[in-house]
Amino acid sequence: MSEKAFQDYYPADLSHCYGCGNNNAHGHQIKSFWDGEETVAEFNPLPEHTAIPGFVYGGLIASLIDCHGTGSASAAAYKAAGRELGSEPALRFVTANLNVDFLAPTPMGQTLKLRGTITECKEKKVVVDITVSAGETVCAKGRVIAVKMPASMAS
Ligand SMILES: CCCCCCCCCCCCCC(=O)SCCNC(=O)CCNC(=O)[C@H](O)C(C)(C)COP(=O)(O)OP(=O)(O)OC[C@H]1O[C@@H](n2cnc3c(N)ncnc32)[C@H](O)[C@@H]1OP(=O)(O)O
Repeated sequence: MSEKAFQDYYPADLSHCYGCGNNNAHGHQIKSFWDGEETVAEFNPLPEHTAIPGFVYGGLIASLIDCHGTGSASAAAYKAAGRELGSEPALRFVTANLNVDFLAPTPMGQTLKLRGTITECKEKKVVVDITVSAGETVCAKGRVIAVKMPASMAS
């Protein structure tokens, strides 16, 4: 994909997140995009993301859902407001609640595909439902309740 990801519009001072920050060299640097009305991201787990040999660590999967969810929430809020992604004032969302169901073992060595649906989009709260698939198998599904970032979290 050649277009800019949602996370590429995050301001530099909010790009340190372990899951999605462009400025975190040790993080996952997840990249999310629109695909019609849904949002998508891909991730290739590394050997250090192993749970049991051959299978992906659940905490990584939760982290991917988390950051694809908050990115999707910001993008949905901009879309609902009819605004360009990244325009000021920034519409910043953080995770209020993260819920994950692990449906099937997630194999190492395959690209994981995340697909998000915007289930609810209000001015202060966005709910995103996400699936994580390896090939044809949906290995996990999750829900992110994202809420406008409180002023206390801004630097
Ligand atoms: C593109 C450019 C954009 C830039 C984006 C950069 C972003 C970078 C992000 C990087 C990624 C970072 C990712 C990370 O890792 S963020 C790090 C992890 N998250 C946090 O640290 C957040 C800590 N928590 C808080 O600050 C507050 O509790 C928040 C802000 C979350 C809520 O505060 P507050 O309680 O005052 O909110 P409200 O009372 O006005 O409620 C508002 C609505 O929310 C609903 N609710 C609230 N809590 C919960 C809950 N636990 N479960 C379910 N729902 C909840 C509530 O019912 C209400 O809904 P409704 O009644 O309206 O339906």
